[in-house]
This record gives sequence, structure tokens and C-alpha cells, in this order.
Amino acid sequence: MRAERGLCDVVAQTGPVRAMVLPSLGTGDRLTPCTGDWVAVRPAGPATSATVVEVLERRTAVVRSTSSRTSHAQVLAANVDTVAVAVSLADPLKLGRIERMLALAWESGATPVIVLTKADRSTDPTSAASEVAQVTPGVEVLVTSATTGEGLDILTAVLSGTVVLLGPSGAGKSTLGNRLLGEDLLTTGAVRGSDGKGRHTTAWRELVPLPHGGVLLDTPGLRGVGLHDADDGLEHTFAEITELARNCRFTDCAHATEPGCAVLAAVEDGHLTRRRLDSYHRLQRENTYAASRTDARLRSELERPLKQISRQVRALKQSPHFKA
Ligand SMILES: Nc1nc2c(ncn2[C@@H]2O[C@H](COP(=O)(O)OP(=O)(O)OP(=O)(O)O)[C@@H](O)[C@H]2O)c(=O)[nH]1
Ligand SMILES: [Zn+2]
Repeated sequence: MRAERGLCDVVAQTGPVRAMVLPSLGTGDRLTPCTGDWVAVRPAGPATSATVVEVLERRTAVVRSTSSRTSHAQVLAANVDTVAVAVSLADPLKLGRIERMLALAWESGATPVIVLTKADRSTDPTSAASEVAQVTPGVEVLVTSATTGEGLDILTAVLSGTVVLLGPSGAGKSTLGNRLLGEDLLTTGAVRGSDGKGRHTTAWRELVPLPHGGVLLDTPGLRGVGLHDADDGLEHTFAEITELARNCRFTDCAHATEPGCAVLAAVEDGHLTRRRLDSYHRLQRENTYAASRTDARLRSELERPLKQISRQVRALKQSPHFKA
């Protein structure tokens, strides 16, 4: 239900359990339990305490790239079914940010849905929704307001299984979550008057059961979401570009200057906006860069053992038993 610095709140068949994570589990992203994980625990002393001995394989995982040196990928949530991307209508729409969040959401393997919040603060929520829908092909876009209750019934109907709310601080995730829960379980905070930014009031990620079934995971506002190994996510996010690219002359067309590029042709004839293609290129570049960084890290981690092996092979070849 919650994982934090080596301690997890786990629900076992016997009830809630506080579980320590074995240091021997290691620190890799797959080895460190996160909220939503299924774990194997071993009882330790009193009935309510245990030790996490294993993190089971994840069905889906919301992963973002971080700039920290120790871990390049951070799992924000595991085994979620629906990723609800919260976008506030109180602020001007940032389409690039929505596309970025959506790539992350698709890449997780879960079903994304766009939840436009604070409709009461927008003069024209309907046209905002259609503007967003144009850059989110295949994704449901819902207009909601926690204040007036608009759209909450549809939202409840759309959300299923384990739901994670993702979005920047102040987007209204916790407020919306509380409406869905029917009580104020999640901490909310007023946005700063000076710049309209949120204050990062949600500190941890915790699963809370929803009254109509399923569980909700409120996440702290994301300051930055870097893409990590998100090829699939980008393909889905830019579905119409993926589709157009099938008709490019070259199969490895980068849609930059190539002759016979169907994507560039679509920009020329107005079927695709330049902004959309630019955004696609920007996110692709970032994704490739993140992937090459991961490659470099893997290479440097493998270097030492590989050198050791080749030293041993050399020694072995020199040994008198080698020919025999
Ligand atoms: N007018 C209006 N304000 C809202 C609505 N939903 C949330 N707010 C306000 O927006 C502010 C931020 O809401 P939160 O729910 O704390 O935002 P959050 O996304 O959870 O923020 P973090 O926990 O920091 O990530 C609060 O002052 C809320 O009262 C809404 O539907 N309409
Ligand atoms: Zn092309």
C-alpha cells in the first residue's frame, strides 16, 4: 500500500503488516518495492511485522527518468490499470507537457485517461477539451471540477482497478481524489497566490480503496518527468505520426529532410501541425538520449567483470593443462 525508505505497509491475508525491506534485496529499480507492488513477506516476530523477501514481477509500471546519479529510472507506481493524467484548466494549456505525461502513461502498459480539472475556473472548458483531444488520439478526455462535481460520475465510471493520479503539483489531484473517495483522506493545499504553482502538499504515494471498487494512488506532484525507454509510449502518443510514417519512402525515415516523407507532406498540406511534429522530435531526442545514457551506465558496470573474465581466460590459456 505504501513504500518508503526500507519500510512498507503491506496487506496480507492476515491483515495489515509493517514490513522491513531486506537490505540484501539490493537497490535496483526492480528490487526496491514501490507502491502497488506485490511482495513476498516472511513473518518477523509479532504478527504485524514482517520482512519483504521478494518483489514480484510487475504487470505494469509507471517509470520516469531522473537526473540523480544513483538511479536513472524511478518507478512511481506498479501494477496500475489506469493512469489518470490531471491537467488544470485554471492555467493555460501546455500541450507539450500533456504529450510528455501521456508518453509516460502509455509506456507503463496501463490505460491512460486525461482528466481536465478545475473546469469551474475555465471560461470555455469544452473547447479546451477538444484542443487537448487533438493531441491525445485514442485517449478519453474528461472535463471535471471537484468544486461543482461536474464530470465526477463519468470519471468514476471510467476508472477501474488500480488508478494512479499523475500530474504537476497543484493540478488538483488530491482534491479530486477526495471527491472520488467521498471523504478527505488525502492532503490538499492551496496553490501559491504569487505564481499559481502548487506547494507539493502530497508527500507520499499511498493506495487508498475506492468506495465503488478499485484502489486509488495519489502521487506527489511531478516537477519533471523525463522519458525513459519510452519508444512504445511515444508511438502511442503520436499515433497519427506513427500511422503516417508507414507511407514514408524510407523505413528508417526520421521525418526531418528526407524525400518522400509522408509526415512532412502532412505538415505541408495542413493535416499535421508543425507544433505536433516539433514536439514529437523533441521527445524522441530526449528518449534516445536517456537510452544512450542507460547504455553507457550498463557498459561501465559490465566493464570490470568482463576484464576480469578475459584475464582469467588468458591465465587459463597459459596453464600447462590448457591443451589437454
Ligand atoms: N476552483 C477549483 N479549485 C480546485 C479544484 N480542485 C482543486 N482545487 C484547488 O487547487 C489547489 C490544489 O489542489 P490539490 O488537490 O492540493 O492539488 P494536488 O495536485 O494534489 O497538488 P500536490 O499534492 O502538491 O501534488 C487547492 O487549493 C484546491 O482547493 C476545482 O475543481 N476547482
Ligand atoms: Zn518520414
